Amino acid sequence: MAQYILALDQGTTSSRSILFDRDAKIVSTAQEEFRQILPTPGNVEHDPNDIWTSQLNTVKGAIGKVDLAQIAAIGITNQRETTVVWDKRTGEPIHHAIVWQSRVSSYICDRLRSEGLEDTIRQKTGLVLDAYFSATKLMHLLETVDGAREAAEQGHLLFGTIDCYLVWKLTGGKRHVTDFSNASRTMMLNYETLDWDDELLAAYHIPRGMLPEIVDCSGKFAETDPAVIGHAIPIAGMAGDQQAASFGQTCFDQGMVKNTYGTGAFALMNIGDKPVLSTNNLLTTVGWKIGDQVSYALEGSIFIAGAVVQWLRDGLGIIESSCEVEPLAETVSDNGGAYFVPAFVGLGAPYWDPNARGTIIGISRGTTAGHIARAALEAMAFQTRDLIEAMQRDSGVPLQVLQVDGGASVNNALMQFQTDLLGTTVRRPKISETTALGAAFLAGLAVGFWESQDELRKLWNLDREFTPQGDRESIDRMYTKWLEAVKRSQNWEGGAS
Ligand SMILES: Nc1ncnc2c1ncn2[C@@H]1O[C@H](COP(=O)(O)OP(=O)(O)O)[C@@H](O)[C@H]1O
Ligand SMILES: O=P(O)(O)OC[C@H](O)CO
Repeated sequence: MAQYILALDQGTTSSRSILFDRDAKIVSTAQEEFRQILPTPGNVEHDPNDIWTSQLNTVKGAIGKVDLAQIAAIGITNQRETTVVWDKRTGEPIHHAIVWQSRVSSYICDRLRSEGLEDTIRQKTGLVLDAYFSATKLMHLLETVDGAREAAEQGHLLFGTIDCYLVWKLTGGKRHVTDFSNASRTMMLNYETLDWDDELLAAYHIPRGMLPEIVDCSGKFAETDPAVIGHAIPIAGMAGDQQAASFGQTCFDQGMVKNTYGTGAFALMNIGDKPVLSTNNLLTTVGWKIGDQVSYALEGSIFIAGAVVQWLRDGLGIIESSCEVEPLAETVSDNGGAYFVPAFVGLGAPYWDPNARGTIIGISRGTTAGHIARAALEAMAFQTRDLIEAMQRDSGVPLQVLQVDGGASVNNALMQFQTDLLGTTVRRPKISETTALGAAFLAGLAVGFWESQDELRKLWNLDREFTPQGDRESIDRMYTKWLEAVKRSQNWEGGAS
């Protein structure tokens, strides 16, 4: 009997592959960073060949000397919304991938807004009209790449998010599929019918033939081409990284909430099998679909979270590696009145302001690098409180526990500040790679490696629980200051010059 599940986690800044055993323990792991291409301010691209090469290298690295016949299935999870278009005759991308963070298609959002489509989009897709989602990125490629529209209309071009592109590559071009969770981030999926929406496609001028078949998040929907990785292995799990993290955190019950602190931060609340629209600027999204079971989520998306620490390192140069941010922030006992709104690419939920820009406010002569580092870390927690408050207003129920994961969740000071700020228990699992674990769980369930969601619950182990301390009044005063700082960051690009 095969002993392992292989999870492929294609993230914004790096590709990872992780081999899990039946106890959900990590047997081996490999990671490779790849190039971030920044052609113009606010535009972010990846070379699909870099994505594929780095992912394939990590697959080889994680497998090492393991017999491929010992891998029961592969699960894929990925940075979502990032858009690739390729020519199915050659397999060659027609352009770099337009990354989820990119604002390059904002002008198309303005156009759709002026055509009166904003409400229709919200009602049909559960999303807000924003350049974050795939549809306007795809429209931008069709409108700006030479010959793309004609080729698309002649049926030569394929669209895919990164999950879809990886399956295409892994199957040697035999399967063009995406899963429901990734599809729900394109602004083309109708979240009630769970099909591509023809009315929206017509409004966007996107030929339906370019779009992939949509498959369940757990099921044997493809098989690797032996010529690609040396063996035919079922690809049986697939979900966008935030939905996969939610699954890996075993947020199977309505009301459970996780927050992942990676490049961005993404809080998802399981809202069960009935989709509801947020009245507080959150997104309604498919969590996962497995057979007849559809689980929806309310999501708050923060565009810049851990990336602010990368900026302290690469942009400002006040730290040399990410982990140095914690001791630097601890050189001071508080933020000294400094607030840092990292709206480098505008603000996501709940503000949705593409024209906001990064703002550090409250600086005095006494402000040090320590205060800036502290304010940068606090920004992740403040932004999370913005989301949790919106979720609580939507659900009418106070949050009891926040389950956390992602690269920045290793930061104990940040997690303590988070729990103090929310007044809510914060729980961090032993396996911080919950995204990859979620993809592994989805694949493992499909092939009988694991039997049920109940069995998976037992594999979740607590690393550390943080409980609220400190004085609520002073912490709420800080939050009020944060909200004021956010206001100052808003509408900068579109504002007076
Ligand atoms: N000790 C730390 N404190 C705060 N942030 C950190 C720390 N270590 C790593 N990070 C941040 O975590 C992020 C990486 O997390 P990860 O989950 O790997 O992201 P992604 O999947 O988006 O590539 C980076 O943005 C990095 O700056
Ligand atoms: O690659 P990550 O972990 O930053 O996740 C990116 C999100 O999927 C974007 O929606």
